[in-house]
Amino acid sequence: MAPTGVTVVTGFLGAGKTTLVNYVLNADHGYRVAVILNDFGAELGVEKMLVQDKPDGDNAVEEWVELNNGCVCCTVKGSLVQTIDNLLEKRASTGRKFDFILLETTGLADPGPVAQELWVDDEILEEDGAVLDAVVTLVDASNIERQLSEGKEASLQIAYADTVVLNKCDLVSERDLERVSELVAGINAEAKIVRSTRSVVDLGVILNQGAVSSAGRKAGTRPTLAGDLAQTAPAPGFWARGVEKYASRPLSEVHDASIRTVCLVADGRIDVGKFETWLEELLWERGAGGGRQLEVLRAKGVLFAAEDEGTDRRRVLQAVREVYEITEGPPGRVGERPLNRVVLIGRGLMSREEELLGGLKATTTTADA
Ligand SMILES: Nc1nc2c(ncn2[C@@H]2O[C@H](COP(=O)(O)OP(=O)(O)OP(=O)(O)O)[C@@H](O)[C@H]2O)c(=O)[nH]1
Repeated sequence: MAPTGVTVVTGFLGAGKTTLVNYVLNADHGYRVAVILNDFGAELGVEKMLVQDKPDGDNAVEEWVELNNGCVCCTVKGSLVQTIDNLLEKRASTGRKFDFILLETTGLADPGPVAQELWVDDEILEEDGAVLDAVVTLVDASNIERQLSEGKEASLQIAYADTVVLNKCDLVSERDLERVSELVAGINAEAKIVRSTRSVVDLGVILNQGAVSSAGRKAGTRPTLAGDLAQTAPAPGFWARGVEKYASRPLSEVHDASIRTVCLVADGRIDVGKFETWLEELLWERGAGGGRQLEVLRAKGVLFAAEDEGTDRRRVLQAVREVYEITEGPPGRVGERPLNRVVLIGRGLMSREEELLGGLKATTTTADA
C-alpha cells in the first residue's frame, strides 16, 4: 500500500489555512481525510467549529485530532509523530480508511521543526505508512509585506514551502500581486506559487505532491527541507534574504515572544451593536493612535446574539488586523448555554486581560448597565 501523505498547511495568522482545509474537505475529490488541528482557539473549541465538513452527511473527514496546549513547532512538537502513529494504528485496527492527513499549524508556527520531526522520524512513520507529502504555505497577499517586515515567522513559512498559495487576491490589485509574487519568489525560488481567492486552488497542486518523497530526501535532491539538515546542502536560491540565519537558532528566538493569545469567555447573550463597538475600539486602537501598545493581529470567536434567543443560531467572529466580519456559524442546540468565546492574538494583551474580559462581559445583555 502506498504511504499516506501528510500535507502540512502553514501560513501566517489569518492567511486562509482553515479556509483551505474547509475547501479541501468540501471539494469533490473522493478522498477521505484525517485532519490534525493545532490552533490557538483549539482549547475553546472555536477552531474546530470553524472547520466545516460537508453538510450532507457524506463526510470527507474520517478522523479529527486537536493538538492543544501549544504550538506544534515547539511545545507540542514531540506529540506529532505519536499522533500520526495513533491515527495510522486506529486506521489499521478499525478499518476507518483515510487517504491523506492534513495538518493545519498555528499561524505562528515555524514549519521547519515540524517537517524536520517528520523527517527524523521518517523510518518509524514509513513503517506505519505515512510520509511528509508537502508543505503548503498560505500567504495573505493583502498583509504579507507588513508581516514580513514585522517578524520572522512569515518568511520562514514561505522558505519551507513546496507550494505557496497567494491568497486574498480579491483584496489587492494586479500590480500589488506582481510585487508580492516577486517578494515570495525572492524568499523561495523553488516553490510553486499559485494565486487564489478564499483558498480555492487546484487540489492537484496541494495533494499527492510527493514533494518530499523519501527517495528524494535520502538522495538529497529535494531542497525544501535541506536548510535544517546540516548534512544536506541547500539548493541554490533556496535560502535567501537572510532566512538561513534563523535556521540554527533556538526556537524561543524564532517565535516572536511579544505575541500572545488571550481567551475570553463570557456567559449570556450579547448585544451585537455593543459588541461591534467594543471590537472596533480594540482592533482600531493602535491604528487610531491610541498609543496604548495594544495590537490585535487576529481574533476569532463564537457568539450568541440576544436576537437569536430561542433559536439554534450561533455567530462566528473573524478578524484579521483591522478587518472583521461576524457571520452565521454552524447551528448549535436550542436552549444551549450561551457561552461566548473570543480568542485574541496580538501584542500587549496579557497585561490587559482583566480589562478585555470586562469589556466583553459588558457587551452581554445581562451585564450591569
Ligand atoms: N477577502 C478575503 N477573505 C478571505 C480570503 N480567504 C480567507 N478569508 C477570510 O480571512 C479570515 C481568516 O481566514 P482563515 O482561513 O480562518 O485563516 P487562518 O489562516 O486559518 O487563520 P489562523 O488559523 O487564525 O492563523 C476569515 O474571515 C476568512 O473568511 C480571501 O481570499 N479573501
